[in-house]
Amino acid sequence: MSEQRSCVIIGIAGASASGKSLIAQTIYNELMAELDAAEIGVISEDCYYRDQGHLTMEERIKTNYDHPRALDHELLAEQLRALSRGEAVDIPQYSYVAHTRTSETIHFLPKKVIILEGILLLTDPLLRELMDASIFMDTPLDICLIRRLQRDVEERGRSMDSVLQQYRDTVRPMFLQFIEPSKQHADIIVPRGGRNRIATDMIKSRIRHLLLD
Ligand SMILES: Nc1ncnc2c1ncn2[C@@H]1O[C@H](COP(=O)(O)OP(=O)(O)O)[C@@H](O)[C@H]1O
Ligand SMILES: O=c1ccn([C@@H]2O[C@H](COP(=O)(O)O)[C@@H](O)[C@H]2O)c(=O)[nH]1
Repeated sequence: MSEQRSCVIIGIAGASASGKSLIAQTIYNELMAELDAAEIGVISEDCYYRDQGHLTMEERIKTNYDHPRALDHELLAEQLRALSRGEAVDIPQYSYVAHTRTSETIHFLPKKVIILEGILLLTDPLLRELMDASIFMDTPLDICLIRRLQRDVEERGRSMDSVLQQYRDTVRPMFLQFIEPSKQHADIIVPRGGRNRIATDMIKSRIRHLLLD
């Protein structure tokens, strides 16, 4: 039997650079205008990459970041349950440059609406159980690769060669093995990426409806 929930949790999954953060941020910004700003928040699955402080940089670079074992989904599920019970949590912070957690955490207060976004969220039954609605961003992989290449070089301190090698070695194979099949668990499949206006409005309507339940 599932626990009683005091907040609405929406899960957004899909390939890396498929537009998960963009749509999550858009929904957040637009609903913030209706709800109190303190009543809605976004949590990224990336915060739950495992700490790799005990590994050398050479070893960290070899980690497969697109396999479910790279993420501490147990901690994520535990923190979501705590938030649902009305308790605050300390969310770990992750550095894509150092490939490990930072020493900081973010103190996150309970909200009425939590938008959760991340590549592997729908692969995990523990997490699916906690979601009130699930979304899969179905952006073509070639578009995702172009966007990831640009973003990782500009924002995540990466070289073009390292992004392309990682894409061939792990990102694409893990997408095909884990992420793409997890689409079957989504309630809504969003084509074309983070600027799909009709999909964004539908998700907002669903959230409003869930808030009235
Ligand atoms: N529909 C779109 N058109 C143009 N650029 C986009 C679109 N969706 C996302 N982007 C850009 O692509 C990059 C990856 O998007 P992001 O939302 O961060 O993906 P994800 O969170 O799925 O990894 C970002 O730089 C973002 O601004
Ligand atoms: O140290 C790291 C941690 C993660 N990654 C890559 O990040 C993406 C997931 O983040 P998105 O924001 O959804 O793109 C995943 O594909 C990992 O490969 C990394 O490169 N290094």
